[in-house]
Amino acid sequence: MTDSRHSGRVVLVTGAGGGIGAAIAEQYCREGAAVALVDADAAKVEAQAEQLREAGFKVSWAHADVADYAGCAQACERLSQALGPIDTLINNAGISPKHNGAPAPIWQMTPDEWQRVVAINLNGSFNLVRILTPSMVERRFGRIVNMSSVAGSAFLPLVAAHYSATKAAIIGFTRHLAGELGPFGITANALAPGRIETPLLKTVSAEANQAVVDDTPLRRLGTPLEVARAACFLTSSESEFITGQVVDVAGGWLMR
Ligand SMILES: NC(=O)C1=CN([C@@H]2O[C@H](COP(=O)(O)OP(=O)(O)OC[C@H]3O[C@@H](n4cnc5c(N)ncnc54)[C@H](O)[C@@H]3O)[C@@H](O)[C@H]2O)C=CC1
Ligand SMILES: CC(C)c1ccc(C(=O)O)c(O)c1O
Repeated sequence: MTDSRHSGRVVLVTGAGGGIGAAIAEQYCREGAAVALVDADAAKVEAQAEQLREAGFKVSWAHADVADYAGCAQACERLSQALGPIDTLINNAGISPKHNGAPAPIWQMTPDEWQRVVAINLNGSFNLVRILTPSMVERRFGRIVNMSSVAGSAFLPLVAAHYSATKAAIIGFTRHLAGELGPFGITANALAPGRIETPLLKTVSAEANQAVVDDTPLRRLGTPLEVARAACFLTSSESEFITGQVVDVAGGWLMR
């Protein structure tokens, strides 16, 4: 779909080098936005940005780890000089690391493993919000989407406690932002994807995926594009009275 409902907008997407983040970046481009792609993997994000630029879209990219506040602040400064003030933030970057090839049982999880997931999945979202909200507040306009997960409010055996805890925290963080920033014309919502076909799935057996499909009313896994469309909707003028919500993109899997 190509339309212009986001023309004039400047959108920053974290984790935009691949998976869901790359699809979100591309969809905003197709909807007319200028897009800043940020990722910890420089080669991936540069390749993704180049592909979009060659297709004629207005993009800029930066290599930054969302857990690194100073690095993100520098990247945002450079990106907003290139594209204009960032009015839409998609906090998508997140990790679900394995421990000896499987989700870490809580009794074996190391404090460093816990801290790393919190640093990226939770503190990373704080960092970008902290850096970008001063100009949103000043301009009395902003749109924020934070990436939670169905794991933020349901038990998923294929992820570990640090992951679920951070995805639950993202929901509380989002609702707080909605309350605090609403008076300044800024909305904040969260997306809670179910199982989406991205590189993360390579670690999951066909049988485990089939079990999810069997439990999903729409009888399939989701695609990155479906998550991207939900992000674009939640930041568009069609949803301007929606804030503080958590929207599942899960085909009805784990309805709660
Ligand atoms: N794939 C799925 O089934 C689901 C994914 N999610 C969430 O969606 C988001 C995206 O997931 P996927 O696209 O599947 O993952 P992915 O692993 O395919 O892509 C994640 C991207 O984030 C980047 N990244 C990782 N750590 C980073 C950091 N510290 N700073 C900046 N960039 C970093 C990676 O380089 C990669 O390009 C995550 O927050 C994940 O928790 C939520 C529910 C389901
Ligand atoms: C382990 C699989 C790929 C996975 C990872 C994360 C989530 C989530 O955050 O919801 C899933 O639903 C998964 O199936």
